[in-house]
Amino acid sequence: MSERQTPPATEPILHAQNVDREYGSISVLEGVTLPIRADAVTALIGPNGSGKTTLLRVLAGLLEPTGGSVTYRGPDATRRIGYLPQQPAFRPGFTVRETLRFYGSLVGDDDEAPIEHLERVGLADAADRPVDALSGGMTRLVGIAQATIGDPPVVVLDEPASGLDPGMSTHVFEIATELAGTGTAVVLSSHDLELLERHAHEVAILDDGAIVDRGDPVDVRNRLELDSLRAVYEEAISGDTRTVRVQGVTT
Ligand SMILES: Nc1ncnc2c1ncn2[C@@H]1O[C@H](COP(=O)(O)OP(=O)(O)OP(=O)(O)O)[C@@H](O)[C@H]1O
Repeated sequence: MSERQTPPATEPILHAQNVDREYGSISVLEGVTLPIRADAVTALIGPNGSGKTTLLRVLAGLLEPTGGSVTYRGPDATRRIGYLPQQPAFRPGFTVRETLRFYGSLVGDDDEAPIEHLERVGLADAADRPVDALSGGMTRLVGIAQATIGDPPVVVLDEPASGLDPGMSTHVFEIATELAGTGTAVVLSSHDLELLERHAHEVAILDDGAIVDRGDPVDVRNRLELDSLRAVYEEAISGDTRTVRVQGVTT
């Protein structure tokens, strides 16, 4: 059964309009328009190198677009946007608890708040482990806890389920759904189309730096008369799916 319930349409809390991003002479994003709703999980899907990380970093305000704009229309908050990088890394020499307390202190959280974030990702037992002694999956979970500290109105998660076991992958998507249920806009990327089909309220398909389709995954599926998000993805993506298209190299 579906975990997702489509929330009512609202004004976007974050709006990418006609966004371009170039690295030197190489165009990585071209004319990307993407409204991000509060109360919803918005998922970016697309082949390796299609521009998902670049777009997420632009949405998070970490990378300036070379054209177009990103507008935030959410509440004033100490931390507007939380971000999980694709490869989270923490300063060695500190425990998980100390690390999260540090991030909490930046937004005025008390000492216990970060631990609640750790509990949410199922990692409370690792609170006193050094961050440099965590497994890859555990590090990602600490990264998700870090991204939600200060309860930002927008949370941007770059491949939050990558490297997680099946149970934790599902749990991470449940957390995303829960956050959306409490009014947080969650934008994430993932290659797990089955999990996305269950949890995402909006999906945007990126191909070669452009959004080629977007909408409620059920609507998109129905419109294209296809029976799964995987089939939609395969239909939407152009070119050879066994070759990574490298912008500026492959024509
Ligand atoms: N700093 C940079 N300088 C030059 N090119 C870059 C830079 N960062 C990313 N790119 C290029 O931009 C393109 C898109 O990369 P991006 O990381 O956004 O893709 P992605 O869709 O997130 O890929 P994946 O699914 O593999 O994580 C790639 O061709 C990449 O080589």
